[in-house]
Amino acid sequence: MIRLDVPGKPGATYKVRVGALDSGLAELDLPTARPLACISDPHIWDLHGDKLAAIAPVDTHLLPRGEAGKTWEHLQATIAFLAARNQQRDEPIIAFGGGAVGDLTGLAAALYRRGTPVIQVPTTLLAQVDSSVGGKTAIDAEGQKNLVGAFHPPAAVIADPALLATLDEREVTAGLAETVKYGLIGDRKFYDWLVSEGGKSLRDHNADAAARAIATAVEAKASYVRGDLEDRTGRRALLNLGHTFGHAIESIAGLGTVLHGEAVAIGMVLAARFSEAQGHASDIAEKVAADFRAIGLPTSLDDAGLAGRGSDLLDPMLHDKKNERGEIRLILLRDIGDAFMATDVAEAELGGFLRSL
Ligand SMILES: NC(=O)c1ccc[n+]([C@@H]2O[C@H](COP(=O)([O-])OP(=O)(O)OC[C@H]3O[C@@H](n4cnc5c(N)ncnc54)[C@H](O)[C@@H]3O)[C@@H](O)[C@H]2O)c1
Ligand SMILES: O=C(O)C(=O)C[C@@H](O)[C@H](O)[C@H](O)COP(=O)(O)O
Ligand SMILES: [Zn+2]
Repeated sequence: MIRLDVPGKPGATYKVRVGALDSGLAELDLPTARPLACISDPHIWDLHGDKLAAIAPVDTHLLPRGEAGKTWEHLQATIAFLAARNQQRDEPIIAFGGGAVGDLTGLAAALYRRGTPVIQVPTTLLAQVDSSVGGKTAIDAEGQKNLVGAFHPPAAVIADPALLATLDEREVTAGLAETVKYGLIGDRKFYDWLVSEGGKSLRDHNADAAARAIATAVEAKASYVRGDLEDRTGRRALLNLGHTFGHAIESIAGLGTVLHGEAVAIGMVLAARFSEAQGHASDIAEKVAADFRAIGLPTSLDDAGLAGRGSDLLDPMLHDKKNERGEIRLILLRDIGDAFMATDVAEAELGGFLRSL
């Protein structure tokens, strides 16, 4: 079992445990008076629900799979489920699934009775390396990714790499993108490992490689979140590398069509290319694209079925949450392992770059 304590609400930390589900849950002081509320999706519940139910009795509400669950309608249905069982304010809700289940459940938990604990039990690589930790919760609205949300750190995170054995290749790819993001932002050694042997091991469902990747990513995420839980100072914003382009890709394709991780992979390559175009970096974009291709990640709009649609990205990019006072802000790279926030990016230059794609 890998044990990490991650900064949560001011002055508090929560447990992140990477290891067997039963041992991880045994480290939490779960109430036993009645079954716990659990939010999941039908696929993950069919595959692994019995394992959770054998450890902790649960009363489960199912969301549709993937991005389709991150809507007002399902937020309302989830809150109706909690209200109907008279969920108490101190009773934890279990989010059992990928990032979509985690984001929706986290938001429902933040709102229900003004805040109730959520235990994240992530079941995808993406959710284990990234979304279950850090307390960002959201639904999509008005066609925009994560438009409505709250910061609500989990009460605990239990990530069991054994659950990843049933993930299909496309979902592993999406998770690999958010994993390699940590290397590109600030850890060259992790990047080199992932694009050489690590990425292939993760694709082969190697549990030791998964545990190493999850622990490294979670430690890195904790270091960006520490002191900037609500994404205000620019430190945490580095975790958004590839996301301004990526969220725009998800939006123009139709939310749920291109997976978040796929869009972020392409977004990171575009961020590397734009970093060069802006004179911040040299000779990284082709290397990043080649490294990504070698581990099966998409690298271009063409790969997402969006060839020739570069200019369409500008409008959604102008709606990104990082933009302030009318200024466009992007996470760019000086080098592999050296990300920074570029402020006051000229719209005309960004537009020209997008048109050239
Ligand atoms: N809050 C954050 O910090 C944060 C970070 C990154 C991503 N996100 C969000 O997370 C979402 C993407 O998450 P995701 O990639 O986990 O996708 P997802 O939650 O949509 O799940 C992907 C699919 O995998 C299936 N699945 C889940 N676990 C499985 C398993 N063990 N075996 C087989 N199939 C399984 C699900 O049924 C689903 O169809 C996006 O909405 C993204 O915006 C949030
Ligand atoms: O935790 C963070 O901070 C991140 O930016 C992690 C991202 O991987 C994640 O996709 C996040 O939900 C994006 O947030 P947003 O603020 O751009 O909606
Ligand atoms: Zn992301």
